Amino acid sequence: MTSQYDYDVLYLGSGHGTFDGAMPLAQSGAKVGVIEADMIGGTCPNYGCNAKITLDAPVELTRTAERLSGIVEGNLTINWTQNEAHKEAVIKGLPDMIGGLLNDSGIDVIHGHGMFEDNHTITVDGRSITADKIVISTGLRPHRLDVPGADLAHDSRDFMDLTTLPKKIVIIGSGYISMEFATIANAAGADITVLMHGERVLRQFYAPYVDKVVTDLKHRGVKFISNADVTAFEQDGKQIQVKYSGDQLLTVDWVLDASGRIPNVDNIGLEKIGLSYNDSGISVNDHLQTNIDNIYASGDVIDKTQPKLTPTAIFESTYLFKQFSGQTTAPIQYPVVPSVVFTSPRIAQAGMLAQDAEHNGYTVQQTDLTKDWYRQVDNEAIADNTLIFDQQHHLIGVTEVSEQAENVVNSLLPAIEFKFGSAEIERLIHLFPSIGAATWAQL
Ligand SMILES: Cc1cc2nc3c(=O)[nH]c(=O)nc-3n(C[C@H](O)[C@H](O)[C@H](O)COP(=O)(O)OP(=O)(O)OC[C@H]3O[C@@H](n4cnc5c(N)ncnc54)[C@H](O)[C@@H]3O)c2cc1C
Ligand SMILES: NC(=O)c1ccc[n+]([C@@H]2O[C@H](COP(=O)([O-])OP(=O)(O)OC[C@H]3O[C@@H](n4cnc5c(N)ncnc54)[C@H](O)[C@@H]3O)[C@@H](O)[C@H]2O)c1
Repeated sequence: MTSQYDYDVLYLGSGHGTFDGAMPLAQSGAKVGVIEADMIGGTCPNYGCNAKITLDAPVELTRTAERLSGIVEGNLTINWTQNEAHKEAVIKGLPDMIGGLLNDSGIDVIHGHGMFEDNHTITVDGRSITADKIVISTGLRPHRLDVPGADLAHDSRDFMDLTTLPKKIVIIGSGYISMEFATIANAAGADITVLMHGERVLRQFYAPYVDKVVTDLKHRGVKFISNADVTAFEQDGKQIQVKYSGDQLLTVDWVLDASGRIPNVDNIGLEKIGLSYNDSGISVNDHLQTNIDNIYASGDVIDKTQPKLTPTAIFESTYLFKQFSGQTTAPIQYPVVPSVVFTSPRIAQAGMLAQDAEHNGYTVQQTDLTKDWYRQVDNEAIADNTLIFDQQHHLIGVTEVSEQAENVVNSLLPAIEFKFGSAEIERLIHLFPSIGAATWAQL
């Protein structure tokens, strides 16, 4: 690489779109810098996946106890303040840990907001830093409703920092964050109303399975109002009035605006250098290269069809490492990318979606898993899956709603990605009894 610049590769943002690839790149001898305006490690460890799944752990426990009620005696409740404190304890060391790994790899971490000066220069607090190649991995930030009183609403990060759980919460939107946080807050005792933008909850997931989760949440007291067009928020003493759909009014203690997340493409000087982007993010070619030759993008900030998730960001930053270190010149080839919504039960999917299969002449195998003895061990009440096979009986898609849907889908990924036939499947011995054994017996 070159010595004309301060760095061979400079990353803007320090999330998974950066660090999983930046570390091996630095270890391979490249001079690497990482600029971060906020917390090292970005969204996932600090105010995304890791924080959320920690808050969810007691929800799972209470659900299991509920299913085994009569065998497990006593009424389990979630102490929110302790739950939040536990989440803090579990994740608070992550930025230092990731920062330490970056430093140990020989990477310079530069704190501050980065802005492009020219194609090879980023300015941080008046200091110009130059690089041969630059990777933009600035991620997403919460979309905020543009209505009067919008400042009275909060985002997912604020929710995860609540030390006391408000009694009455309204959640705007019905996507991933809305459903996961409705599940957690409802289980911890809050009164939840979901104001839906349209008619559908979790549009990316198979509607019949989503309906099962929504019906269950309704039984637990969560209210869903469809086609609720929020027009304003107003302070009403200690409470907030939410105006929607003309003259409809809701009075609540706390508002979670979960109306989506938007790419961090503004205020970083992209216009100045003529770098192409749109409302969905930065446009890249099949080498993750932008319209400016030496500038690449990675992670959620990319305008892409793949789900904007941590494993995708890891795959992209690792691909860029291989490209920059000369290990590959090939275009990026995404493997099957699974996704899961951590409701209780979960909905997970990978490969061909159940909603797309019927139109394509594939074999669609739908199973009511509540009839499976293994799922009866802890009285699973909602457990279904759809397996999709091609003409050669290779598994090409799976969608499942169940308590262990994420583990089922994880377990089946090799079968989909490597097109396992009966010869490979028969060679596998699974631990018994286990979800893997129960799952693979379905193939
Ligand atoms: C509440 C929530 C829960 C989630 N749960 C899951 C989950 O369970 N599973 C999953 O796979 N995914 C989940 N995600 C998504 C996951 O967090 C993202 O896909 C992942 O973090 C993307 O990584 P990234 O590096 O592209 O972006 P980020 O992690 O967002 O990192 C971008 C970084 O860039 C920094 N930055 C931005 N602009 C600048 C600038 N100008 N100068 C310097 N730094 C800058 C930001 O401060 C940030 O640290 C969740 C997201 C949220 C919000
Ligand atoms: N389990 C996971 O992997 C996980 C969990 C949380 C978040 N995430 C990531 O974070 C991203 C963002 O999650 P999210 O829930 O914010 O987004 P989302 O896209 O899943 O949901 C946004 C919701 O807001 C609604 N909406 C859009 N515009 C609106 C408006 N003007 N008024 C009211 N509602 C409106 C949409 O109809 C939708 O229901 C996800 O796409 C995903 O990439 C992943």
